[in-house]
Amino acid sequence: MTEPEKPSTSYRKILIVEDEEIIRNTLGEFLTGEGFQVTQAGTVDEGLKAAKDQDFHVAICDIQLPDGDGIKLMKQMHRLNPSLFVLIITAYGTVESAVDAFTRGAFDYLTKPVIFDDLAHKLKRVFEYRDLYLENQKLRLELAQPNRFDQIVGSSEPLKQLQDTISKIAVTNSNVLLVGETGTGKELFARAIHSAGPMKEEKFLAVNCGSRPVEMLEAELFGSDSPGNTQPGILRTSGKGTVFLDEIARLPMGTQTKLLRAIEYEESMPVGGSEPYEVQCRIITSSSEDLLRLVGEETFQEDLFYRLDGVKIRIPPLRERLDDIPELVDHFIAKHSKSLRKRVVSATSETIRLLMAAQWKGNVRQLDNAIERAVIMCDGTSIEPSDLPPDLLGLGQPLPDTDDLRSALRHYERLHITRVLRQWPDKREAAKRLKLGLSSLYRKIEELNIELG
Ligand SMILES: Nc1ncnc2c1ncn2[C@@H]1O[C@H](COP(=O)(O)OP(=O)(O)OP(=O)(O)O)[C@@H](O)[C@H]1O
Repeated sequence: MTEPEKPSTSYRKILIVEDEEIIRNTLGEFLTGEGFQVTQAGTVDEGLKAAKDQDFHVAICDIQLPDGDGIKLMKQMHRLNPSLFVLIITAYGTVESAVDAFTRGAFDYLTKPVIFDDLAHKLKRVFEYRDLYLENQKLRLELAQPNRFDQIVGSSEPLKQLQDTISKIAVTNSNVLLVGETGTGKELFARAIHSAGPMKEEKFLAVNCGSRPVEMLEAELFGSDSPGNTQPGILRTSGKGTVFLDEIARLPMGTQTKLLRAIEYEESMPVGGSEPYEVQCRIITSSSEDLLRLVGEETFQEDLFYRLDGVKIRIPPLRERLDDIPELVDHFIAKHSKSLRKRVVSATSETIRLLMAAQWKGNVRQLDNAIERAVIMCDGTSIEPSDLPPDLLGLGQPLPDTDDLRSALRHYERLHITRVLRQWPDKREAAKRLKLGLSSLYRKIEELNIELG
């Protein structure tokens, strides 16, 4: 099979900020003629607004603008988009301002009157440099994260089984559906599948299906050849890599049909286009909702459901793998101590017990956030129960507010029974695990005022 084509200049977006209309229009016409997507602005304000609306690859910016100077604008634009390359236009002979522009982060400069040959030559250089720069960034990122499988922390039995399943499925390069509650690690596992698969050297691109209006989402996914919006689409740019479609249930029905087509026929069509292209990537989808229920409610396409459901992996919620908590806690303490520059190295056994009794509706992400907060609150080197978020257990204060042993025991009895009941809502099973008779369990629930559900 042939390599995916290099994107043409029409995917290269250039912003021109120049107050002299004649110069601006002439530059605009020249660059559009060269195949670039061009946006024009006449002032700092307009330039900034355009840079907020979309990510440009290059900005060509006059040094003197009616409402400010081009160098300041460049700095503001760099804050919005650090990989923007800026060419500053200076008046002929003003070497000082050109030097100033360089030292403040401009890639190059042009002098007025702008010579088209000079501009074309400098743009060629910018884009060559930019491609190298992005490639370099990508390599550095990969070096920093050698294998996503290493990032999965935990050694509970359910997690071990999950990792086993993932390694088996990863090598087949088949499409996969990951189901699991929010924060269970679906994206992490999607990356692990990619990293353990045969195309691990290729790109991994993630899209959240519910985060944009349908037109934008479809253009981003399938590409667009519409006037004013030309983009290749990630099903194409991913090449033979992996596309991760997060929260697939949020995909509008029409878009679901297009995706089904891309999966079934391994081809897709850009929005407003007439030339289909081959889809070569692996598609990993995720859902925190029950897709079968959505099929019943007619908000999810049945055909797509059966297509995706073929290779499905369930990521168990954290409450079904409590044994992972101590390792995850250590991992998150190390992570947050480092980024917050604190000396926290551990959590007391009391803290771990409390963490294992919590409900974790937000799963691993919630645990991550709770530990971050605890590291911030912690004065010593070991996290104490009082450093934990007070509402974590949903039971008011995590610690008894008395030294009286009997009340403390009652408090822990309540915590323990609540945790077991959360893990095993079936009371017979819970009673068996607690080594209590069923009627004793009912009595405890009443005496200790335990809320169920
Ligand atoms: N086993 C794990 N080991 C280490 N970190 C984990 C683990 N599981 C999840 N995480 C971390 O928890 C956070 C949430 O994970 P992720 O975003 O993959 O979850 P998700 O299921 O895709 O969430 P959502 O459904 O909300 O998109 C991330 O920071 C991730 O790195």
